Amino acid sequence: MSLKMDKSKELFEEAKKYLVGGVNSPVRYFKPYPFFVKKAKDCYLYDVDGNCYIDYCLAYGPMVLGHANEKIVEAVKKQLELGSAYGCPTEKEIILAKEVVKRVPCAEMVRFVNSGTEATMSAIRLARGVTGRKKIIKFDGAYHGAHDYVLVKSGSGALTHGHPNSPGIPEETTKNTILVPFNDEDAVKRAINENKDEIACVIVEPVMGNVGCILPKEGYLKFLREIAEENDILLIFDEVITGFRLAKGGAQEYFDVVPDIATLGKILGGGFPIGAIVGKREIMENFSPLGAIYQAGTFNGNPISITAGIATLEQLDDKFYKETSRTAKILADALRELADKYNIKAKVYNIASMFQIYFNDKDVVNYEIAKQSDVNKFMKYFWGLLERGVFVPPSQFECCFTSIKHDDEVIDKTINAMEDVFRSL
Ligand SMILES: Cc1ncc(COP(=O)(O)O)c(CN[C@@H](CN)CCC(=O)O)c1O
Repeated sequence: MSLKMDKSKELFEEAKKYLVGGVNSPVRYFKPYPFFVKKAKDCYLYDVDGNCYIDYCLAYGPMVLGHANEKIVEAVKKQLELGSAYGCPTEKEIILAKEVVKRVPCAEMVRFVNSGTEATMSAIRLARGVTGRKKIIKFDGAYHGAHDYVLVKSGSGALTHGHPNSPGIPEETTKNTILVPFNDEDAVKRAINENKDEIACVIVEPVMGNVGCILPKEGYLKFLREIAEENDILLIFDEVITGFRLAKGGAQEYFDVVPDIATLGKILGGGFPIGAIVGKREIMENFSPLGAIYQAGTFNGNPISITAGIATLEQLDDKFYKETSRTAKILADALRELADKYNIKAKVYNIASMFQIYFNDKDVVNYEIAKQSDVNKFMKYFWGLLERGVFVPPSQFECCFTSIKHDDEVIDKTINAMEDVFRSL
């Protein structure tokens, strides 16, 4: 079976003349060429060759209400007629900030920015400024955006395309970034003891969504909370993926562990560019203009992203969480059953609306083990699904997501496609 992709191929050839790799983000690039999207609606993407795909990538996470959600479209259309960027504060920023504070346990104050990258970059600067310490601890394979502090052994596209340690970043910057394996308590204890009183923060994806889907071991996040507390180290939860996804209050609600600072993005913008740093008042008030730690941005808190964010959060009700978790679990269970039925070595992980399969026979608890997965088999699985009208992120080191629009009929179709693919793996 092969897909008709002539128009995408043509566009890709043209795109490569002007855009590096024909794309504007490396995760969208896959060989021989990606499909180009014409439009999207609910849980479907439609490409320029007329193919329709059930979408489990959801633009790498934001589109949990489905594409072109009516309420978001309506609200943004109205706002557009009132202007899109003022360079002045608006009431809507207060409204969304209050909604975030209401939901996110560590959030007493908010600073809106335009991406998860900006959020984690600013959060780390905040932690360094507040503590007067330089070093940070990050986990092997974690991806916190494309900035210098964290592009060290990072996941997502950096890992997929073979450059987890990006060139172009001075050693003077990365020498302050201490790497430890996820789910390993002794490694964190050693790192802290060897860098006594020099560590500003530990930054962690509570669920690692950039090396697939790696869950924290029982008690691990609580351990991080306690050891950070004991050593006057700030704990940062990077919830750009998990925020508003695992629960209304994200991972910190789901696991009942409250960090000092959290970073948010993706879902919060309802399909528009956004990021946020949230945390306790006495920490956040160190940001300019009250404090000396500079953080700024032309489109910070812009009326369009904020309007979309308000329209999004008000739709994330109990039914949303119940339904998106239910469908993701059905898919994860189906993948496990198919791996058994067709005798394929695989491990499947799922939490709330997140899931991923690893073609691996070991329990995937960290980056080292994730990297041992059969990525060629994964890409066979990817293409097999795509040819059957199902789009999962084109990398073993990304995560799949369900939206409220993935109903039982869509799930059944997906499972049929999965079974067809497993027959040929
Ligand atoms: C946990 C976490 N923290 C920070 C970021 C960076 O967010 P952005 O700058 O892409 O908005 C991300 C971004 N995720 C990737 C895909 N897993 C974005 C996709 C892309 O780079 O195009 C993230 O997952």
